[in-house]
Amino acid sequence: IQADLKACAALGVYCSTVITAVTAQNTVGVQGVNILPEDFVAEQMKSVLSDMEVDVVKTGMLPSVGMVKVLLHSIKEYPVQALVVDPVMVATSGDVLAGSSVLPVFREELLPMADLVTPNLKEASYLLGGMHLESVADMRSAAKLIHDMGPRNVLVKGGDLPASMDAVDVFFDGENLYELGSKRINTRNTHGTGCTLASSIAAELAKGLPMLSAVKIAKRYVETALNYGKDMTIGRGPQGPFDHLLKLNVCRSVAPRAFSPSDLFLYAVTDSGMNEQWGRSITDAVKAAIEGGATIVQLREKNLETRDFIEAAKECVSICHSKGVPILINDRVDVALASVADGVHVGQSDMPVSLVRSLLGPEKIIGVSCKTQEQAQEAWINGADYIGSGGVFPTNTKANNKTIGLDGLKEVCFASKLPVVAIGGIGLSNAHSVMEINVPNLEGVAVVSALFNAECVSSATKQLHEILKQAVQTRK
Ligand SMILES: Cc1ncc(COP(=O)(O)OP(=O)(O)O)c(N)n1
Ligand SMILES: Cc1nc(C(=O)O)sc1CCOP(=O)(O)O
Ligand SMILES: [Mg+2]
Repeated sequence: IQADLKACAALGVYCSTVITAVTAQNTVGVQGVNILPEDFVAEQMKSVLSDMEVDVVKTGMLPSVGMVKVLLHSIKEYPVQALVVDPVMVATSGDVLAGSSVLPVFREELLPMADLVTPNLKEASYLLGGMHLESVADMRSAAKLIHDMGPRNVLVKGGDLPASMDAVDVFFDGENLYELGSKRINTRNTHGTGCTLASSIAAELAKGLPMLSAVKIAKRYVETALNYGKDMTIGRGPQGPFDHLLKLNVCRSVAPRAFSPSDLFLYAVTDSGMNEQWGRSITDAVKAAIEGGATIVQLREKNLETRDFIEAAKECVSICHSKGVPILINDRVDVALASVADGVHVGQSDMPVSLVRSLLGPEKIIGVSCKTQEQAQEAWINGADYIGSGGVFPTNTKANNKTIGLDGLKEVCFASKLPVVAIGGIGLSNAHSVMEINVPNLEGVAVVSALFNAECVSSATKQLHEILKQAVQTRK
């Protein structure tokens, strides 16, 4: 049930459960099964089906004839668009979850109602009176024989087929047989794979997909999740769980770095043109800025090819993380995801902050450029962590940039509770005057040419750091 809920959540559909039995189980096996009273299961069915407009029902453990009858009665009273039957009889651990007494009602009453039935090899054999299934050819015959029992579609899962490099499932829709292959993933973390596959198919059907497409997408999801969590170690038994919510994790660093406003104190923003002119690589430039005291780094690489940008970003992420310095990517959410950077800085004509947030998740750092009070008010509502505000002074680094001056900067700061970093034309000669405006949420300055158009990046950064430190001390 927990796998069902997670699979549906991962695939973006709402799932409600009806519990037929409570089990005591872990990665070792099933230690106990406590079957719920049939009338209480009927009550749960009614609660869910009478209230929600249920599109698809997927069944799991149906441990008694009475329980199957309750299910059939309920879906006759409250018809749904599709019924997916996962004939859970034997757990992957080998534990029997539904005895042979349920077989007749499965064959005669449940399967004829099903739009899809998804037996594994043991279950297919069980349904077929102990038929030996040892090859894909056997599975093809089994799919046809089970189809004769009445379900509209059959998926015989070949994951337990011995000695094969791939995992072939056989799908039969009454007319055509399909062999659906996927890579066999070598992992102990397969607990709940059958439930997950059936729920994922149900989820895709609920979205309106045709059966074969739903099966293919669900298989791909399971394969991706198995692969993603193949090396996890949870539990001491032979069969661990897998990671349904992989999508939430792909952009996550091992230990996400919490954003602190003080990170904005000395914000180094790279420029490939400048570094090229001085004959240094992006990585050397970033190393030097950190050595000089940069408290956050942004890779603003407008001219790099995407592949080169990702490669450079990965190296810089590893440099910054080894020094405990957060690193953001300018404009490119894709590059931030691919390089597992700490976040992204976007401007008013880049991807909207709310969309960036939905793509990056709650833990990443998002900065947004604001020149006006209105933009500053929106930044917080849309989920930004900080504001970059400028150009405080004229700059040659960004063409046609509007200068808002120190007064414009103050207005932006006052309009938002978010921390603000000033940008645009700031360097050793005027950084003090910026910090002197003495607004509590102005946390620091962001600079490009003052660092990267200098011969020695680390000493330029050190000097700017010193000036900022003095400015903050006089502020106190
Ligand atoms: C810290 C910081 N503030 C402002 C900007 C400017 O971002 P944007 O307006 O998107 O312009 P480009 O940098 O993309 O040219 C920034 N990059 N960093
Ligand atoms: C990237 C950028 N954004 C700005 C804005 O006003 O939003 S000004 C700017 C360029 C900043 O470079 P330098 O420190 O060399 O002036
Ligand atoms: Mg931008």
